[in-house]
Amino acid sequence: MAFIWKYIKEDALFLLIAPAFMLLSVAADLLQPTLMAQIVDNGVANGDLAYIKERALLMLLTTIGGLLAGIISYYMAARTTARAGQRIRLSLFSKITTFSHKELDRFSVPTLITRMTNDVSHVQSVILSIQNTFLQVPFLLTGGLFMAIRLSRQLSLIFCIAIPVLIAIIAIVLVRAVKVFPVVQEKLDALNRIARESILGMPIIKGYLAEPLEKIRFSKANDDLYNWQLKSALLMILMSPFIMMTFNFSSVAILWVGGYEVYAGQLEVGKIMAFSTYLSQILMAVMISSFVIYMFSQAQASLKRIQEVVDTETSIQSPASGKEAQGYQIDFDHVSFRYDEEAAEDTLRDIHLTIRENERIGIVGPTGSGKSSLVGLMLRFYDPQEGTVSFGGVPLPQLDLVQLRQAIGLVQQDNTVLSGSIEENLKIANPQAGATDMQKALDQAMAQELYIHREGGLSTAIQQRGNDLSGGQQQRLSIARVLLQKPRVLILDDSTSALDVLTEKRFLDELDQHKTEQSQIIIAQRISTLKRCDRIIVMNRGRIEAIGSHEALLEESPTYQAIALNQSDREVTL
Ligand SMILES: Nc1ncnc2c1ncn2[C@@H]1O[C@H](COP(=O)(O)OP(=O)(O)OP(=O)(O)O)[C@@H](O)[C@H]1O
Repeated sequence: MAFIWKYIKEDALFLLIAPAFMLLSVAADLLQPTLMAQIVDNGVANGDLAYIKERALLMLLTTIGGLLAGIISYYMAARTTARAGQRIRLSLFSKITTFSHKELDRFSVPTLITRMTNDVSHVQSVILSIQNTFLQVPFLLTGGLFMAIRLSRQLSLIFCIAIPVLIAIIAIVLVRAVKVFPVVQEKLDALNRIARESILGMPIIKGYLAEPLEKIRFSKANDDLYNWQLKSALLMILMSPFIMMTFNFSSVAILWVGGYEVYAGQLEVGKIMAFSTYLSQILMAVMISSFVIYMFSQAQASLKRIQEVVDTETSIQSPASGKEAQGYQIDFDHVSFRYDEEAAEDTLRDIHLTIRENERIGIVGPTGSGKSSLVGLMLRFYDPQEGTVSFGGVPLPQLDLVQLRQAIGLVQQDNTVLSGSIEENLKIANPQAGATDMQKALDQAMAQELYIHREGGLSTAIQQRGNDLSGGQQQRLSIARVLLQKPRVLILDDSTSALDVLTEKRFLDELDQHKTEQSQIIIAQRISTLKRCDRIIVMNRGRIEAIGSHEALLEESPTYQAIALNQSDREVTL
């Protein structure tokens, strides 16, 4: 509750107004049976038409008053609930933006999305029903019991049995429900994960005619979710008939005992009618509370999942007062790294390396050999378990993260193009960039066609994930973006692979012009690209197998020889 309070305390005034009006609405409801009993017992029994009219008018006015109070109360509650949802989602999103790759790996994207949407909805339902209905319960219960006891003490003894029976039913169901709800949310995460993978990978799935297999994978997760949702719904479904049964038995008991009392002349018929209405109001209050408690245990699971994200501190923190980097040389001092602390093998093993300022370094190696992981450590996406990575002579944990990430520009393998315009995509790297800067960056990245001959120019819209651009266009747009950042160290992680050889050559010629003021690290498989590097690092199974120039490696490194040999018959002399 303390956690929810954080998100609703700003609406404290509305939190007071909503129950106040709800109290008025409940009072109107509670008055109705007594007015009705008075009409029957005093008005109808004595044939007093004026009395009946006066009471009926009072009933009408209390009904209208109750209705208006109810509407105001519901509006206030809905407003507070919507605001709470808005704040929780923002707080989750803000926290996620601080996460390092480690936390993103740990939670994974689908569960973060479920937590931001479905789990927040569960919490909102509870906030709404607490204000709207749950707070009615004490008023309805105490008010109903008070009015009922006033009508007949003897009949009220029925509540001594009915209420404990109802509480027992609700307790049994809730104990079970608390175990089921977290599993339902996990199953929903799993389904989201598969749906996301399948939809994003649809071109590949279609290409391999794998739709039936994907359908089976999706159906399995879908069935699993269905089974658990059914289990959770069954609990509620089972609870309702038992509550109704208790209600019906109580009604019969009232009519039976009440009938004897009327027969003995100790009770009027109108009072029995009123008592029955109070009984339904009291039992309704118990039912409402059971429903809200049921929802609460569901929301409890969601709340835990939300709180887990909000309370997670990122493992990569910028120091409070970071040291100033002296230049932009990068040093790896006997660095070993693994993604999973428990993993048997290191992803990178004993990396000892210096990348001097203005060097152009090529990195090559078999797939999965650790090339991307190596550059990921330079940007401090992760901290290594052993050894130190330094930038400008400062170990990365002592360096301001903003300074580090402004100084290093990375274009990754999977180009991240966002929906919006070309301009919006470019400005992510440099919000101050003008049209001329952007055009120049696009020209340098050989991506002129993205704005020239296009009606919208730089404002041309791009679809979600750059779906209306070819792979090569996406790569060049990503390269143009990083060029706008004007980084001291430019890292291209296999990001020229979708360019044709000629375009790549022209792009590398462009890069040559910055060689005096920028280090360039190029992960590539093409020998024609690697040849143009001052030194080439050959990675194999997480280790640096060899470092040297193209010519030296052709002499010394069997892995490099194999890569070169494999390409020699396809290589164009450029
Ligand atoms: N986020 C991650 N969590 C866990 N393991 C990872 C993660 N990223 C990469 N790995 C693993 O680390 C190893 C090295 O991966 P990395 O991407 O660095 O290789 P690479 O040489 O760049 O491969 P490729 O040429 O295919 O891109 C692989 O076994 C990979 O499965």
